[in-house]
Amino acid sequence: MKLRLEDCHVVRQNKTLLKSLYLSVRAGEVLAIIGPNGAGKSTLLRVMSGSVQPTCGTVWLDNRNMAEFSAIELARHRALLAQECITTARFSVHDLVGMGLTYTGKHLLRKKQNQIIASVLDRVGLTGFATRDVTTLSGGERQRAHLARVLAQLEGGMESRGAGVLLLDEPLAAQDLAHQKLIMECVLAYARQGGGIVLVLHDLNWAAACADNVAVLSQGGLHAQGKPVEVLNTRLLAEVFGVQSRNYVTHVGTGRPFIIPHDLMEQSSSRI
Ligand SMILES: Nc1ncnc2c1ncn2[C@@H]1O[C@H](COP(=O)(O)OP(=O)(O)OP(=O)(O)O)[C@@H](O)[C@H]1O
Repeated sequence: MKLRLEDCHVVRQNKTLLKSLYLSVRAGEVLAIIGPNGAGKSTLLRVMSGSVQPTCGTVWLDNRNMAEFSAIELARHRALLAQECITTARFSVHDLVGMGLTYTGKHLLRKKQNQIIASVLDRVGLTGFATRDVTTLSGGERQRAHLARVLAQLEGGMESRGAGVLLLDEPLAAQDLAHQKLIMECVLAYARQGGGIVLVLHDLNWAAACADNVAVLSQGGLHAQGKPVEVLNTRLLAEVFGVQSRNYVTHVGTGRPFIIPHDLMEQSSSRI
């Protein structure tokens, strides 16, 4: 599995949202996309998913132009979790997750469907939620129910073609620490199965801790890309996020950077 963007541009209403992007993710790789609000991260994720066509340029999936994939082929190869999943219809959690399986157009036996649904609910920490009405879930629970739907979709596709591409837009935003960890474990497990992972993350420390590669977007362009230790440094925080601070990036024993606002902590300590 290899997903590759070649010179992709997106223009909407005379505004350039993405410019000249070259980027790739391969089987087993976790790619984190970071950058300021409005940098184009969600737009990029949608382009990588094939749900938005670039104005010019090509997205290649396994050396095939993604624009040529039918909706069902796309559903079998990749799954996208949007930033906000609004659910107004009163589905049960079981039925919502089951929708992921129907997208792939595969006819699985009911027993197999139920096994997959139970397995993905367990993976996202929603064991025991199958009969709950989705509209009654908390924000974090609802987001995880949609993540389970997306995982079920890929699981359905895996029956015939192996692991695909998992694209998640801010999957940790609504989650407490334990569920952030659970989701990242889930993501890393899928990468170990040979899936390609693309995550839009605002928390730079999760990107630093778990990504193999980080792509930094700024004003629609690729500012930098590389391993977390190569990319996440004080200069980047200043140039891309406008955060001027000498000592924000430290290195922990694993060789991965860690970002901590020392100056704010010092200010807070001095108030006590
Ligand atoms: N259809 C559109 N027409 C015009 N501008 C758009 C359109 N879609 C998105 N934009 C703009 O493009 C920019 C990039 O949007 P995008 O949602 O990709 O940013 P983002 O990096 O994901 O931001 P955030 O971190 O706030 O979620 C934003 O300034 C947004 O307002």
